Amino acid sequence: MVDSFDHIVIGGGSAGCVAASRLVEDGGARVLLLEAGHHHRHPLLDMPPGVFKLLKNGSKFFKTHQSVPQEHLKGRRADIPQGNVLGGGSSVNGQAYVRGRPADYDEWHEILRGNNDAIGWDWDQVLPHFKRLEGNQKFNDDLHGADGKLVVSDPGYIDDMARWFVQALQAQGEPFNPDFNGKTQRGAGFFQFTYNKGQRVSAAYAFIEPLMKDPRLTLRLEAQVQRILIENNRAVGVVYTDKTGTHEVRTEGEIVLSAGALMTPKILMLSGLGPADHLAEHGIDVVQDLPGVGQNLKDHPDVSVVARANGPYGYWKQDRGWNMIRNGLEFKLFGRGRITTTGLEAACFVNPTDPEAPPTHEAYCIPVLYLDDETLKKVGDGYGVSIQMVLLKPHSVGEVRLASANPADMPLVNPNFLKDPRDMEAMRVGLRYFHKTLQTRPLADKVAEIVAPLDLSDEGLTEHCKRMVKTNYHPVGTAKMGADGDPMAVLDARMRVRGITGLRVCDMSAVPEIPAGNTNAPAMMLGDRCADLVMGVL
Ligand SMILES: Cc1cc2nc3c(=O)[nH]c(=O)nc-3n(C[C@H](O)[C@H](O)[C@H](O)COP(=O)(O)OP(=O)(O)OC[C@H]3O[C@@H](n4cnc5c(N)ncnc54)[C@H](O)[C@@H]3O)c2cc1C
Repeated sequence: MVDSFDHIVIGGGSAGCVAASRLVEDGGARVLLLEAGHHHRHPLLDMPPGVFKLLKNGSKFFKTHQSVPQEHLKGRRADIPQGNVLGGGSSVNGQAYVRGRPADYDEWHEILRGNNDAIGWDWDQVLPHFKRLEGNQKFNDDLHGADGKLVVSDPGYIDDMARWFVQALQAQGEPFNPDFNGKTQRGAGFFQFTYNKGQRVSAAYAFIEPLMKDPRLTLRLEAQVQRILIENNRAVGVVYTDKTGTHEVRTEGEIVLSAGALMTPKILMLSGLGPADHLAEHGIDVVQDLPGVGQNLKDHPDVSVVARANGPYGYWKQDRGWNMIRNGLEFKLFGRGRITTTGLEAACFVNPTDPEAPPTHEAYCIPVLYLDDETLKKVGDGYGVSIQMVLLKPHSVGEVRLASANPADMPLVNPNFLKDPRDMEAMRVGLRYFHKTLQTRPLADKVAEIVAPLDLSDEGLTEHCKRMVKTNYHPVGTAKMGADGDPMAVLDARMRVRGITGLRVCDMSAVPEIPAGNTNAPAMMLGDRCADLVMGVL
């Protein structure tokens, strides 16, 4: 076994797996990848809908953060599950392949202007990285790659409810969009997914599995990094624990921190890199005062409009009894059917107040009654359809703080959902819009009654949001890249921790602003760029 390493990657998630694999394959480096979670091979992770069973029932493959009480959600704590498995979020997510829109990256570029040796982050600079990773089964053009390891494909099955949803939005005036990663984001259509013939394509499967026997990659699972060792302002190693005890490992190369937007700031702070006053509260010696660590947390809030169906449509009971056996057999024998889809085939990106302006809301069609257990008990389970609506550019900003100096303690996460009144207003606007979708044919013909929200007054919708808003699982921004002169910038534009050599952050903590879309593909793009930066080719 290799016992000295050129580089150490902390966290084998969406970004970390890409970075580690490219450093090995293209850089020829000996890399140690330390992942706190478990092995990624499990039947319920592999099959697209399986993960929802794990999410509902709890599983070792998730580490669930309970936020601090949310002031604007009636003091509720919001559960924020994150992947606790090789592949990170990409091993447990809904697999929708969405990059956001070019303006997201142009916005980053503007924010990052002013660094001396800045690299560009605008769309033209990031697109080649998306394309290099992408193995699209349908598109091969200026905007898509077909040869990458990340297989991206159409849903293997589309439920009728999903088609009716798309048609209802078209009747509401939205264009059909054949590709949300194409020329325009606007419209209704069907997602593409990171799966291949009913088999999840996570960062673990796509990028790490092919290297499992490569002696240059050393993978340690269930290895919990506690802190980074810094000597004379240089990152020189890490301390981690596993079943056998506590270990110290050193490198003369670089350390790439990819523990995700909620854990990366914790590891930075435990290493003495963070807001000096907060570190002092916990008796941690300050190595570098970085007030931005843990700040700037953004996440996409979501909430649903829910209706009961007037017939046996959608996915209710498809995972039980005879249905389950039939679906399982169809998948095993012919490789098709409901098991080849996550169940969220249809989606839309819309701007309810100004259809021609950039979309403000993304929504998924979920062909079941998607409600919390308590409400479901009240209204009674059955066939249904839910439109889960996501605010693409929330204004509310939260933070991640340390609960203590003990690495075993979870950090305190405060997403501050709906703190900014503009977010609450956008939620109300969206809820009214999608309420109408459910009353628009052909969807309207299949709806027996809308069960939530019922009161469309400002007060009624505010109440609905306070009870129901949750994370769409996209926390970002807690160790942001920023321009020289921004006191809250944790990283420079080359993803280097300011004031420290040999240490980069490579995950969704690094982004200065939340993208207007799902975050798995952007995380992988960051991994690809970070590898180029470490190798000195960018
Ligand atoms: C339930 C769910 C559904 C989602 N659905 C979608 C979707 O459909 N489409 C989409 O685009 N995005 C989706 N996302 C979001 C997307 O998957 C994430 O934004 C993305 O995976 C984040 O990548 P990352 O590299 O920043 O962090 P992660 O992938 O979270 O990687 C961080 C890794 O670091 C490890 N780690 C943490 N602490 C330590 C430590 N101390 N030591 C060592 N390792 C550590 C973790 O175990 C994890 O593997 C979803 C996320 C979730 C949770």
